[in-house]
Amino acid sequence: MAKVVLLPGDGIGPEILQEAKKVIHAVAKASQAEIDMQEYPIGGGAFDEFGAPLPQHTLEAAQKADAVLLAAVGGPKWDTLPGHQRPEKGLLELRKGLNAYANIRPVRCFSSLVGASTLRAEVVNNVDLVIIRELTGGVYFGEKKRWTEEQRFALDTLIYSEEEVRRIVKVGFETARQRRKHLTSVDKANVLDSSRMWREIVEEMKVDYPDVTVSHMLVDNCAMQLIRNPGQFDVVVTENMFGDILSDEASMLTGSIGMLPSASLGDQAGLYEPIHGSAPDIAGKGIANPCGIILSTAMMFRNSLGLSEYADKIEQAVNEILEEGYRTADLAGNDTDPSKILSTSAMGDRIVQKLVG
Ligand SMILES: NC(=O)C1=CN([C@@H]2O[C@H](COP(=O)(O)OP(=O)(O)OC[C@H]3O[C@@H](n4cnc5c(N)ncnc54)[C@H](O)[C@@H]3O)[C@@H](O)[C@H]2O)C=CC1
Ligand SMILES: CC(C)CC(=O)C(=O)O
Ligand SMILES: [Mg+2]
Repeated sequence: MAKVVLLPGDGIGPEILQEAKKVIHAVAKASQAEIDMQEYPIGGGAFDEFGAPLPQHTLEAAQKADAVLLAAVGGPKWDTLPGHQRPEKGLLELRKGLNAYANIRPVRCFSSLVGASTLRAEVVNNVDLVIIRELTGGVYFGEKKRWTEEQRFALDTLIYSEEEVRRIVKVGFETARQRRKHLTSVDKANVLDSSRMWREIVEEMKVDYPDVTVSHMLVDNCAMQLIRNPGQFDVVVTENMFGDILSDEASMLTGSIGMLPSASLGDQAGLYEPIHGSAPDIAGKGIANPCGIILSTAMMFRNSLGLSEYADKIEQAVNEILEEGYRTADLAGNDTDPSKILSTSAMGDRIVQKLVG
């Protein structure tokens, strides 16, 4: 029996998780796999109910699971809480608690969505890259401090150990080896010491991967190159905050941030989440795009549950629904047939019908 822990979280989280559950039920039925799904609290709602954004029982259940599927956390209601009580802190603690250091964010533009991007079709056509983001170190986890002398001061620390860099760069090389064999390591080595160490380590490791070509790129240039010529990228490996920012940017190559899935892997249960947040501006309206979490569910079946065949089928079902012209509001344009603009649940239902049909 596979154990899957579901974490709905805040904002649009519960709405999109509902659609992922439909997909899991459909796969369980079709494959006859026994999948035990249990929901636990995380984020702002968990803080309201249990006084902590990551209650102990949620962390323990996640650590015992085969896979964890998280929707999103956060929202304006909790924005004035001190840092250690904020919903986002619960997510950071979960990633750390699972040692989920390798965040894999595939960025693929479905051919039917080429026209949905804000960029010209010839720029986004055939975009197929992967961002490998270090997820449990860097400035999100370094020492923090606030103090006041004559004015206010705030400190965040960006620290990486050699071991943390080596293990994520290894994931970058191994991933590139299975793809088009080009690795772009993104840093800010013209300014940051942590980036200079990162670059040294990539240079040392590349001798073990003679089949992979490596280039180094400064993060500001990378932000520009992603828009100028995204086709040049195969695998991008980078530190935590750079990967966070670049992946939101890269999502627009695919039409919407609502399309991008992720897998966070380490030595425990895999953690699967769409790359977007809790989208408070559209929460409760039933219009959120569930494709990011559904494609994350596909990654879960492939990486943690040994059901690759069904991962392929889920991705195929999403592709076919988009090919048929169905869109959630974030993907719709002037040329979209209004009768094909679907709610969150109608999009989930269409994908499931395609999957089982
Ligand atoms: N993994 C997580 O749980 C994350 C949580 N957050 C939290 O989410 C909250 C909102 O943050 P924002 O900066 O607004 O980022 P966001 O990703 O939630 O939303 C940015 C924009 O994208 C749209 N959007 C996001 N997901 C969508 C979807 N599935 N379908 C259609 N449109 C979608 C939103 O409506 C919004 O206009 C904050 O509290 C933030 O800390 C932010 C990023 C990641
Ligand atoms: C802690 C999260 C809110 C950071 C984030 O934006 C992400 O992981 O995409
Ligand atoms: Mg982010």
